[in-house]
Amino acid sequence: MTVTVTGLVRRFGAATALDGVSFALAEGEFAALLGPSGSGKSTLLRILAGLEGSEAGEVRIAGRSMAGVPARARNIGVVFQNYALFRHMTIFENVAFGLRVRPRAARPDRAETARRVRELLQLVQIPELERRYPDQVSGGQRQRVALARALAIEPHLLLLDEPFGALDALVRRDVRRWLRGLHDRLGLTTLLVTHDQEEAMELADRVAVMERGRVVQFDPPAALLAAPATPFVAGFIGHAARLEGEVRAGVLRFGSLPLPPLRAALPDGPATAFLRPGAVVAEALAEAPGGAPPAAIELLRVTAEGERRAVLTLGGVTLEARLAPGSEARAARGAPCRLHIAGAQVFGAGGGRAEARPLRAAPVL
Ligand SMILES: Nc1ncnc2c1ncn2[C@@H]1O[C@H](COP(=O)(O)OP(=O)(O)OP(=O)(O)O)[C@@H](O)[C@H]1O
Repeated sequence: MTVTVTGLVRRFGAATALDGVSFALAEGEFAALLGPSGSGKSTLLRILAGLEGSEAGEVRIAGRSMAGVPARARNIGVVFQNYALFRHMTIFENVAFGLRVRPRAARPDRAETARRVRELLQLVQIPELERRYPDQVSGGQRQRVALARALAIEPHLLLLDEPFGALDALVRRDVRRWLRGLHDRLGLTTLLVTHDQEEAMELADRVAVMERGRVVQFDPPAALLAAPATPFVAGFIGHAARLEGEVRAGVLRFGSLPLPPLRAALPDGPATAFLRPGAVVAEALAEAPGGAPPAAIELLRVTAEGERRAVLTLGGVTLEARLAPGSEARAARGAPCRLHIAGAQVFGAGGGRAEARPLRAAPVL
């Protein structure tokens, strides 16, 4: 089901929650909304679901304007974090509720309801839990019940607001893979709000980045990393460190910071560089090469993938670096190191963007 949003504006008193949001979802797409707290993600979802109105702009679903169409007539499956299950109802009754709220003409009879509920519980892989109550099942299972309830109306569009918020990391990974599979199997169009970048990048075909009530970039995850449209996106996505520098004759230098210069095709002037953790390499040295050490490892941390990373502070900015193979044995707290940069996203004062590269072919580290 296609979704087209044009110029959506929503104000709460003096605060502008949505400031002219426009974007379109293609049929069958899985998209994520990512943005800082208060950027308008939930408000946008609630307007799409028909739970809230807007001051200006238009929402079209499958080509049809949603102006004046109430929530229950939109045929949208909704799972919001605060849409808790009914605690006094069994899992079966919770899912059946999804069918009972359908418009009268589309409401199945008792036998058909029972058949559909069991089919949905099979679909979300918890058929054995139908007689239990919500607080007798795990958090992951509760999310599956909430999804089954949302899917009961046979929606083509699924709106999810932080649906995995309450789950621990491992269960979360499991449930989200399963959800992506379900989306593909049922041919749904899905829009997911999340705080978790990794989740958005793993699940979504495209990610819409929101900043202060606007969608500032809507691209596939790889494109967000490779070509962020604005400094905000560059800083927000991928945990990049932001450093100020100066471009002269196509070369970016970081003043007195112990970082190598980079080639950057930007006009002369101040520039802001964004360095991702994977793009900086720390080569631990046996001893500082004469005088003060160029940089020193503050601490070492191990990523979820088991990779050791060096953490340093340069000019008040915390930077994370991979360790150069061969120097790993020397890497320790306080060890001096030389820094290499594989590449960086750089924005010039005039708004231009360039991908900066090492001046010399860097040693392959
Ligand atoms: N009912 C409301 N009354 C007043 N202000 C509201 C209301 N709902 C949202 N806002 C404001 O609108 C802005 C956007 O809120 P929204 O909940 O959409 O952001 P969000 O991106 O979903 O945030 P979070 O990630 O924290 O959930 C915020 O400044 C918020 O304070």
